[in-house]
Amino acid sequence: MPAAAQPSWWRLELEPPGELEESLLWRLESLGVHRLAVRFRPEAPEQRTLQAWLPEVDWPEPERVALAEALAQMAEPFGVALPSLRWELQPEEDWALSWKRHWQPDPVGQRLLILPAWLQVPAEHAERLALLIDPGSAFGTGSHPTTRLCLEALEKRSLTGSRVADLGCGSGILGIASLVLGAREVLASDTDSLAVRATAENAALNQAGAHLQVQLGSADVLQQLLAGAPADLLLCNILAPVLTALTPAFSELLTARGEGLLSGLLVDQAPALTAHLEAHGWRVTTEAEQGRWALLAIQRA
Ligand SMILES: C[S@@+](CC[C@H](N)C(=O)[O-])C[C@H]1O[C@@H](n2cnc3c(N)ncnc32)[C@H](O)[C@@H]1O
Repeated sequence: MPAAAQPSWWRLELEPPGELEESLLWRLESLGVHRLAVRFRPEAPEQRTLQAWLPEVDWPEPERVALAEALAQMAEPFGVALPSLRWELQPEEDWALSWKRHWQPDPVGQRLLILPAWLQVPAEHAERLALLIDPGSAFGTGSHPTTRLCLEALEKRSLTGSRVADLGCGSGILGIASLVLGAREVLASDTDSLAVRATAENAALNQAGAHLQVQLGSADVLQQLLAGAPADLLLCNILAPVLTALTPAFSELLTARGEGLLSGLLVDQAPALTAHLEAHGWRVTTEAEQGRWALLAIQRA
């Protein structure tokens, strides 16, 4: 009997602009492309190549053209053009290795380490608190500046025993970090079902499933999960227009002395969002900026 033909793979490569990298990973995942990696040399971490592997049989030319169009559309609101996509057909290989080997342990701030789920904590990072994440499963691998801003802000706070609400949880990375840093409980929601699944899976990877509840939906669902006992800390890393729309809900989600950490906004969007939050009774501090991105901290005025 002849041996079955080995399936071939399309390898897609592009050099993502920094502000697009995480969103491209998320968009590719939502289009059904799950084998993703970001490659860079340790000595030049800013020169990055995003790679994706797609089964040839599932991705004929019209599908690949449609995928390129969807990615270009996603780039438009960021005001940056999508860089050219390179497609290369490659024979079957141990693709599990070819995508996984590019993910490396990623230290964040002073105390945290984002660790792809299949790796061990390297000796040089043994003192750090590991967050096990299955990268590519949803937004929140830690490569985006806004996720890092939130993680750095979290590790500066005293979270012991606190209750945390994670609105737009993506991969669940912020809620999981809160638990690792001492929070008692995390309630999370996201409007994307892939994110809900990723958060539950990543929580289980970190043996945190018993302390983290996640459901599909937005602020109203999160409020139900809080069951009449608002959170000490609200985490919300979504784009500025969404933060603006969600502002009226924040007071329902937080205790009177609670604090919110809001990211996902660009530095030049901060003044308008700050004015909007102040008009809703919040005292606002710009806690940190990284490149074009900002993090606001809010408390009741
Ligand atoms: C930028 S990602 C942040 C993910 C993760 N929290 C992090 O910091 O890396 C934003 C997430 O918010 C979700 N989202 C967008 N609009 C939302 C809304 N109105 N309510 C709840 N989640 C929303 C998206 O599906 C996405 O997973």
